[in-house]
Amino acid sequence: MNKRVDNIIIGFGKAGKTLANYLGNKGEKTILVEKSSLMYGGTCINVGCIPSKFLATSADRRSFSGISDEEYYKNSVVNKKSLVAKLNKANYDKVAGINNVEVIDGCASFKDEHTILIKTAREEYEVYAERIFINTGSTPFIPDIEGLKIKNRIHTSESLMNLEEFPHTLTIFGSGFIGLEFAASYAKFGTKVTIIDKADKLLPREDDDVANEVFESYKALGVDFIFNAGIDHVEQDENKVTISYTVNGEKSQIYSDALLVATGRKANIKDLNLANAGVEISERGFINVNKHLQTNKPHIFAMGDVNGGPQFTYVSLDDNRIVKSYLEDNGSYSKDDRQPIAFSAFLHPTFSKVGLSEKDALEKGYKIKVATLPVTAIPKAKILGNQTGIYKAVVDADTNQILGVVLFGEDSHEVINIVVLAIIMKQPYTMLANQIFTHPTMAEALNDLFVLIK
Ligand SMILES: Cc1cc2nc3c(=O)[nH]c(=O)nc-3n(C[C@H](O)[C@H](O)[C@H](O)COP(=O)(O)OP(=O)(O)OC[C@H]3O[C@@H](n4cnc5c(N)ncnc54)[C@H](O)[C@@H]3O)c2cc1C
Ligand SMILES: NC(=O)c1ccc[n+]([C@@H]2O[C@H](COP(=O)([O-])OP(=O)(O)OC[C@H]3O[C@@H](n4cnc5c(N)ncnc54)[C@H](O)[C@@H]3O)[C@@H](O)[C@H]2O)c1
Repeated sequence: MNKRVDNIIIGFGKAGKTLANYLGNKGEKTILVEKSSLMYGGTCINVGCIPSKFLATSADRRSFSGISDEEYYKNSVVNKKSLVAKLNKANYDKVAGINNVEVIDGCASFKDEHTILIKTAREEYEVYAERIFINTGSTPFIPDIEGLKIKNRIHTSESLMNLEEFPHTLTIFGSGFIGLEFAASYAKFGTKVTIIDKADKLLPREDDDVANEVFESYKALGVDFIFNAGIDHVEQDENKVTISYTVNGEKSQIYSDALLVATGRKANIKDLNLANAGVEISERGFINVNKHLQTNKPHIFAMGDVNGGPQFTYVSLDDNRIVKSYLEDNGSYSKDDRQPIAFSAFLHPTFSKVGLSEKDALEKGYKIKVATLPVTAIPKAKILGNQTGIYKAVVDADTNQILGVVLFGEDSHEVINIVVLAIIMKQPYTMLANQIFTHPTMAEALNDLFVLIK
C-alpha cells in the first residue's frame, strides 16, 4: 500500500498532537505515526511530568496514611498506572477523532526527503508527504559504564515508576532535575536514597547560596550525596545492585535494592534514518533547526525535545505555535520572539526560576542589584508547615528591569508565573514591590523580596 498525504507527523508528543488538530481542521490529510500504543500523548502523559508528579504528590501525603511503606508505595504505583491508562486513551481518542487525521501505530523512518516508511505490527509501507514534522522527543542517556544495563533492578525514570515492589534503598546516578525529583519522592515514601554525581557540587549552574539551600533541604530529608564520583562498574543479582565508584582516588562500594539512571536525555532519532533525507544534526545529536523550526530541508520541521531546545512540555507546545505561525502567516511568531521561559522542578520544595542567576548576570556584564529573602520570613510557609527555601531576585541597576528570579519554596511553581508576567510586560521591579497581594499567600512575599532591592 503506497499513500500520498499533505502531512506526516512522526511522534505523538505535545507539539505533534496539537499541530494535528490544526492541520486536520484546515482540511489537510494528515497522518500521525506513533511507535508505541503505550505512548499516545507522548512522554509527559505516559512516562514524564504527569506520572512523576502524581507519585510526588502521593509521597507528600504518605504521613496521612496508617498502612505500611510497602503497601502505600504499591497503591501509589497502581493508582498512577490507572491514571496514565485513562490519559493515554483520552489522548488517542481526541486525536483519532479529528477530521482528516489518521493515527497509525507504527515506527516511522525516512526513505527519502518526502517518503516515510511506516512499519506496523503487520506490514511495512511507504507514504509520500508534502510536509513532515518530526516530534519524536528524547530518551534517557545511559552512560557507557561496565554492567550498566537497564533491566531488573536497574531503571530509567520510566521503568522505576512502574516498579510495584517498594525499594528500601535506592541509588540515583545524576543530581539533575530527574534525579532530584525522584530522590524527594522516594525519600518521602520511606526509601533511603543516595545520589551519586560526577559533578563536584549540587546544581553547579546556580548561585552558591541557592544551591546550598537545596542541598541542605535534601540532607534534612535524609538524602545522601556523593560528588566527584567516577563510577567504575555496576553489578546486580537477585537481591541487590552493587555500585563500585571512585572519589579522589579512593575506591568504595554502595549496595541498594534499585538503581535509577538519571544522567540526562538524548534526542530520539535512532529509528528515523535522517541521513536518507539529508537532515542535519548537531554535535550533541539533536536535529538542527532555524527560527521557524525548519530543518535544513525547508519542508521538514523538528519540534519538541528532539530539536535541542529546553526539555519541557510547554516548550514543545510553543514549538507548535511557531510552526503554525509559519504555515499560517509566514512565521510572524518565531523562536526569536519567544518570551522568557521559566521552569519549575518539583524538588523539595519546588524550585522555580526565570531569567539570569546573579553569576550569569555578572558574567554578561550587567550592573546589578540583588535581594534574597529566606522562606522562614513568609507567613504562608509557616501555615504550610515547610519553611525551607529562599527567594532571590536580580535586577538591572541601570533600568530597574528584572533580570532573573529564583523561588525555592512551597507553591513556587504558581508564584513564578507572576514574575514572568512582570518581565513580559517590561515592568520595573517596583511593580512587584508595591503590588497589593492577597494574604496569606506565598506570592505576597514578592513584596518583601523586591522591597529589599536597594
Ligand atoms: C521523568 C520526567 C519528568 C518530567 N517532568 C516534567 C515537568 O514536570 N514539566 C515539564 O514541562 N516537562 C517535564 N519533563 C519533560 C517533558 O516530558 C518533555 O520535555 C516533553 O514531554 C517532550 O515532548 P515532545 O513533544 O518533544 O515529545 P514526546 O512527548 O517525547 O513524544 C515523542 C513521541 O515520539 C514517539 N516516537 C519516537 N520515535 C518514533 C518513530 N521513529 N516513529 C514513530 N514514533 C516515534 C515516541 O514513542 C513518543 O511517544 C519530564 C520528563 C521526564 C522524563
Ligand atoms: N519539572 C520539570 O520540568 C522536569 C523534571 C524532570 C526532567 N525535566 C527535563 O528532563 C531533562 C533531563 O533531566 P536529567 O535530570 O536526566 O538531566 P540533567 O542533564 O539535568 O542532569 C544530569 C546529571 O547527571 C550527571 N551525570 C551525567 N553523567 C554522569 C555519570 N556518568 N556519572 C554520574 N553522574 C553523571 C550530571 O553531572 C548531571 O548532574 C531536564 O533537563 C529537564 O528539561 C523537566
